[in-house]
Amino acid sequence: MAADPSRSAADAGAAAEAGDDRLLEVENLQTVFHTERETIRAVDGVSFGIAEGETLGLVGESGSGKSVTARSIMGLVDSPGELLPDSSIRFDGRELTGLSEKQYERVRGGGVAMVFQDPLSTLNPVYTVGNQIEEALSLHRGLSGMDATEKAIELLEDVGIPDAARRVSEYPHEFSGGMRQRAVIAMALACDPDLLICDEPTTALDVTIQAQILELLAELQEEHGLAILFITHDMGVIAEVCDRVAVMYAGEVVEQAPVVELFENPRHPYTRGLLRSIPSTQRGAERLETIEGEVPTPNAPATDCRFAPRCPEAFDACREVHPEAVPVATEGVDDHTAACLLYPEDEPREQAVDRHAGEAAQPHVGADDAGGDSR
Ligand SMILES: Nc1ncnc2c1ncn2[C@@H]1O[C@H](COP(=O)(O)OP(=O)(O)OP(=O)(O)O)[C@@H](O)[C@H]1O
Ligand code: NI
Repeated sequence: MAADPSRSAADAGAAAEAGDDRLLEVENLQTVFHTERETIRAVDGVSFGIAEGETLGLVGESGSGKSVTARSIMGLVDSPGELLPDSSIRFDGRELTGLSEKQYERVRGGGVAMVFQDPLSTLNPVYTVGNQIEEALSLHRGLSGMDATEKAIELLEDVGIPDAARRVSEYPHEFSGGMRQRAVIAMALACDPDLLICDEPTTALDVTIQAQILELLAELQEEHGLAILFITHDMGVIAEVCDRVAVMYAGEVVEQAPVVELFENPRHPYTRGLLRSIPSTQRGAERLETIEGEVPTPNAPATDCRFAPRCPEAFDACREVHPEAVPVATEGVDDHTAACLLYPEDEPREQAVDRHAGEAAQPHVGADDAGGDSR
């Protein structure tokens, strides 16, 4: 597909759908939490896809909605949270939204597994590591007795735990942090998943162990053909593990691109800010740049660019028009989009703004909105 920046966002969507080999397809995901005072729009219209065997990185500052996105896919949003009706999550061609808890359990035990930041939140302290893996094997593969134990040992070996035959009967507290996370990964593999969701799996670990776990994930991915959704706020980790990247800000995906393209040609001012804040050994002692300000917690549908208050390139329209994802590809790259009024770059600014505002050119500001709370 040629990269033609004059195409509309809708065309780009249709093109993406044409290559319909996506294992996971998230479309217009909206996950809200009802509190007494307000409705928090934690995930607000997020769309992305992951192909078989692919790693998609989901990156953004704290509070941008990464974990809620992951939990939504896993069917783990409980009240006061809910997915709004337009949301769609298709896995292996099957719509997951609206499944019963029982049906979802089967999805979690089969196709999709998740690894969290803190292995102790997954492991039960009163059972041996082996018991817990065997439990998963019994539930999801119908193995029991010696078969389950043997398989559990094999899985522990697969994830690089030395002396697995002995360690299978140890308790989680007898494992180091890195070994615990390996055990959790073994538990996830017990379900023989096609998609592994990793939510900051290495954030709590020291740098050496972190590198080992990332390496392990890459090996397992190759062996098992796993697709991975990798959540982190660390652009350095993104560079190491991902094929494609989606950048989240305040509940929205603001930029999406293949990883090399994103690093070489970041288009959204927020992505540029994140990239400037990567610690680099070359820059050593230099002060790390951070983006000033905080991620807002959205409580109403967006009528503006949520990043505008922190954006060095914001202009008047950014406070009045909600940006849509538009193609921003460079030559030879056809799946790079950014939701920013600066684009398409080759259009006169007014025309670009109109495009984001929609053909109907609704009055985004003025009398109608005077009473509304747009933030
Ligand atoms: N159970 C809940 N009730 C109310 N609000 C929630 C709930 N869970 C999450 N939120 C809100 O949703 C927003 C997104 O949270 P989320 O945990 O997805 O962020 P994140 O990008 O994963 O951040 P971090 O990098 O800190 O993990 C936050 O404003 C958070 O306060
Ligand atoms: Ni999180």
